[in-house]
Amino acid sequence: MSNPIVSTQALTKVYGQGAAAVRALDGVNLTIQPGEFVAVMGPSGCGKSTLLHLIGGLDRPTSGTVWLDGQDLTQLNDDQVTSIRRKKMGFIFQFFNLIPVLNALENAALPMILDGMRPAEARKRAQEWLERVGLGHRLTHRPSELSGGEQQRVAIARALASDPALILADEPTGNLDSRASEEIAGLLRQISSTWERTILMVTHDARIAAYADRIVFLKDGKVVDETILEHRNGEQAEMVADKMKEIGD
Ligand SMILES: Nc1ncnc2c1ncn2[C@@H]1O[C@H](COP(=O)(O)OP(=O)(O)OP(=O)(O)O)[C@@H](O)[C@H]1O
Repeated sequence: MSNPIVSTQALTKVYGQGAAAVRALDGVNLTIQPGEFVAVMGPSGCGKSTLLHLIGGLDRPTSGTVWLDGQDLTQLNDDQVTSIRRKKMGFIFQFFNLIPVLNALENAALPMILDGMRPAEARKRAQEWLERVGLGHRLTHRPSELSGGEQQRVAIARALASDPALILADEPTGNLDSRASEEIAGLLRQISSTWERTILMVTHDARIAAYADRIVFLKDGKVVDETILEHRNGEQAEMVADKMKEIGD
């Protein structure tokens, strides 16, 4: 087996101190192989966002380690972590985070330009990914001229265009209606299957998690269950929802 893209060991995060301390993550071991699409599910407050933030280098653990593409993030200083985040990770958020005055192409190209890439090269890569996500006919539209699902596709193209080792998606369908949500989940499935990108997605929606290769269930900061899906096209949503009920929300 090849080297994992992500590997956490005994990852623990405690917020606050003394009587007010909250153990948001409690000894999480998680390994993600190249090309895997992993969903993290669990009840509100179980530590999903905390896990994503620690793996994404947006916050630091209280103890334990995070390896990202062969590097231990916990051994690096803040500038080094920022540099790894820029070069190796692509983020997709619930609220798209697009810049209103820029069009789709400019939005998707911007992070690469800010990172020092020649604008012509950045635009070329951005356009290629916008075409792959089905927005080749919307390159010059601004966010306000796009539907929610289309805006999220721009954000996905922006996350992928720099060719990161890992895509981190935090409730990527949380602000979309159910049809657009399934389309975005199907697109992430395609990005994993066709273009072999590695995706870690947090969601509370069983229908969306059912597009992943594997679902990791968190409760009270611990991994309590794991499911490998046979059908990765949403068909097993009911089974995933039943499992969530068993775990309790
Ligand atoms: N900055 C913080 N300071 C103190 N406590 C925090 C902080 N961030 C999160 N927590 C607590 O840590 C626990 C885990 O929070 P986290 O946001 O990771 O959960 P979650 O599973 O993503 O929840 P949700 O599904 O509601 O977004 C919760 O009890 C939360 O209140």
